[in-house]
Amino acid sequence: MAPPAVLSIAGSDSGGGAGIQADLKAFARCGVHGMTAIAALTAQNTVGVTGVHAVPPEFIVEQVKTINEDIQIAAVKIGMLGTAATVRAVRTALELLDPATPVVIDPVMVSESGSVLLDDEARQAIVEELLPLATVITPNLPEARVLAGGEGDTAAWARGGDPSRDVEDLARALHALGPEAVVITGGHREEVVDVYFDGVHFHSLTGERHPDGAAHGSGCTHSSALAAHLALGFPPLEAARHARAIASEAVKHGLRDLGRGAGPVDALNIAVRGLTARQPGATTPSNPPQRT
Ligand SMILES: Nc1ncnc2c1ncn2[C@@H]1O[C@H](COP(=O)(O)OP(=O)(O)O)[C@@H](O)[C@H]1O
Ligand SMILES: Cc1ncc(COP(=O)(O)OP(=O)(O)O)c(N)n1
Repeated sequence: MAPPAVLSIAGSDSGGGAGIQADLKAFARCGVHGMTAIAALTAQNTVGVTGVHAVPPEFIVEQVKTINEDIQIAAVKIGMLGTAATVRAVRTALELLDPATPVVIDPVMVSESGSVLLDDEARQAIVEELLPLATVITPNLPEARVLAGGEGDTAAWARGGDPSRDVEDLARALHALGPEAVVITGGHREEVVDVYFDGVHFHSLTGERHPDGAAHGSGCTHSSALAAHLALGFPPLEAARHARAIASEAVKHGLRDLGRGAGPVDALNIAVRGLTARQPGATTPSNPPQRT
């Protein structure tokens, strides 16, 4: 039987650390088939983003429509969108799908290297057009502050939102925008605790911090792993626990020496597989490297 097929609607990171590239690795890690509708192209490496190209809105819809005509989409992850026109195209595309399809939205705003990946109008469009359709949204702490901060607050965005609001207050404000559940991810806090809120109960999803890992792409990995686990039939809270654990492992195994800047996560532990492959006699097609 074919594994569940999960669709990422997101941006491409040419450096392979975040975006669509991280999403496909996370899907493979979770044992689901990954599919993509590319919503934006970035020229990006570990140091920064030098250029962004939007994809024509009608071609975003066409990618999703074509997949949906042939393959059952078991869950959708939405990442970097960039512009309001892209957000509206994604809304149109979602309306083509079975309304029961779980949708995870990672409201990507800024890369780890500090580049802005979402304009003001697009942020407002995400709030109005997409958050009400979400099963789970997965902002990091600065994204949560900005989304909860309301309309047109560019200054707050530049500072990463209002730092005086506590995480539970933010989660309540975001839940009121329409998603079924909110996970505020913890990579930007001293203790890496993801806070889950379903409108009634709060849950702290705890685990080890890996200070010596590499975290570029951790948010993409997390939201994709969450979507994959929804596709596999896990309830949202359990899916969020698995996603936190998988993102954390990916940070731990991160490729911190890959470039000059923030190294990418490694959800597949590729570095270790490569080392195993270089040991004499260790790798043949019938003797694949083992993950440690
Ligand atoms: N240093 C770290 N150690 C362990 N887990 C981490 C670390 N940094 C991030 N994570 C995990 O990765 C996921 C993404 O978190 P975060 O860094 O907040 O997102 P983003 O990449 O969008 O800023 C979360 O589940 C978080 O707990
Ligand atoms: C194309 C693209 N999409 C998303 C990001 C941001 O990735 P994310 O995992 O949310 O955040 P960082 O871990 O990179 O901070 C990106 N850089 N590019």
